[in-house]
Amino acid sequence: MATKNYVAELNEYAQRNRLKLKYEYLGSDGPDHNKVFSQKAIIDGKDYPKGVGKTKKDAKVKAAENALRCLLDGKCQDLTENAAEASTSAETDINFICWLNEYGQRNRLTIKPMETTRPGPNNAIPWCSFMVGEKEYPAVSGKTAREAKEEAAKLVYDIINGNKTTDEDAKDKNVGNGQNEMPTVSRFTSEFEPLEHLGKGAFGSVYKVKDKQLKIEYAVKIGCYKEKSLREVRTLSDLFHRNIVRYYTFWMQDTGYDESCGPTTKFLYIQMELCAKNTLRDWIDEKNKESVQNLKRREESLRIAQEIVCGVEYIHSRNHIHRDLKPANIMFGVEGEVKIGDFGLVTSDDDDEERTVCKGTPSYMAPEQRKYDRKVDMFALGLIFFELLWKLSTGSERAKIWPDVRRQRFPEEFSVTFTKEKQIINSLLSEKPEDRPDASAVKAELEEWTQIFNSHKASHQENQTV
Ligand SMILES: Nc1ncnc2c1ncn2[C@@H]1O[C@H](COP(=O)(O)OP(=O)(O)OP(=O)(O)O)[C@@H](O)[C@H]1O
Repeated sequence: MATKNYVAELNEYAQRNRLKLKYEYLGSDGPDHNKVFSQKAIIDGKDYPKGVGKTKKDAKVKAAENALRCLLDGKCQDLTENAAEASTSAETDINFICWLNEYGQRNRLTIKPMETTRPGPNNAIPWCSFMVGEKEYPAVSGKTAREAKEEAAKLVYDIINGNKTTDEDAKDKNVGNGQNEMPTVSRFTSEFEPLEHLGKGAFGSVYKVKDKQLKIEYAVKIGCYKEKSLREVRTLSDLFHRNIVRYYTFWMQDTGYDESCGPTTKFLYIQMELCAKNTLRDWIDEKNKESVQNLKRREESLRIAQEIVCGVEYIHSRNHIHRDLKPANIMFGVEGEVKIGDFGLVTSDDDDEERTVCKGTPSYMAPEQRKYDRKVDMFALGLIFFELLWKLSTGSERAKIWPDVRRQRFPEEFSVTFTKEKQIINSLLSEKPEDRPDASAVKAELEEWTQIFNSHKASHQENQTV
């Protein structure tokens, strides 16, 4: 039986009446073999009753149908009443996680589950707590991660609806495993052997560690938890690319490691891929110590620039802006491949409020940084590419040349030696962001130029050996 195309019908309705229509995915529920998905239509900022279905598509069709019923038949009341009835008649049927997500949407609060494990007598026990906006609710454990999450959401539901007070639940709870007191063992020291302090940034410290069971080395970044520090975690968990530092997991703890935060603050631990100790900053500094500009540096610079641009192209394709690209934030993996790191200033491409705030490292910052978009990363890329190629022997030489380069004025010898590279860098440093090429265009240009450069080099070497 053909189902009516409610999605198309609602689209037409919105277009005819000049209404802004979007759908919001509300999550899934149920065991893997019997999952249901929820979506809702939002028209001109107003939420319509959610649609539930066996697939995301079914849920969308149902959401469109519900919205049309509200708009055309005035049956919105019935739908909401039915939903309310269903939820009061069988509280056990409430999907507390969905409820909490909806609560967050209604009240414009971010809902973040914080899943972790704590060591138990025999094995690790899953725990979960929810951050609702700025407020953290107590953690709850369960037999499985899913159960811990559901119980944690239920606890938030009970507290918000006055069924339980925050006081009586102020202590983290164990569910389903019969333990009421858990020893506070640091997950960091119980799971990892700290090997080396790698460095300290604005957020906190980074340690080289070894997973005690897997015998694999990782980097763990530890800092004081702030709403903003989750930005880095959120972004990293959305990115999976050869040229971006790989993220594994994060957790919160009451205790730090060689660190201190405010008395009430928690610590955030981010487990990442371990990169080489030397950053691109060190690579450039080493090259600058060599006596002459050489062909090898140019060749390697082209490879590195290409890999950075690949990473940036991917970051932009996921609608993020890095905003703090600089050699110190670019690392190398085990095969020498480029790894872009430090996403502490990352922002979303459509977060206007966030993007109007002035952020970044001053000497790599684009002129229009007050109202900017992803092209700020392209400006920084232009400066990095210049620095990769051009030997700046001393700090004073750098201080003299840098402001000129930022204004597209290059040393004469640079323009003569690196004609093609200069053309690319020049476009990246355009004052107007709209004049700067995007990452895909630069990637294509660099690929083409590298091929020409390598074939010139090969024929040059052949002539020399004849
Ligand atoms: N995944 C990693 N592998 C190896 N070293 C790392 C890793 N992540 C960070 N580091 C090193 O740890 C140090 C601190 O890094 P972090 O990203 O916290 O700060 P930063 O980039 O130095 O400063 P800021 O965050 O203030 O810009 C740096 O020296 C960096 O090279």
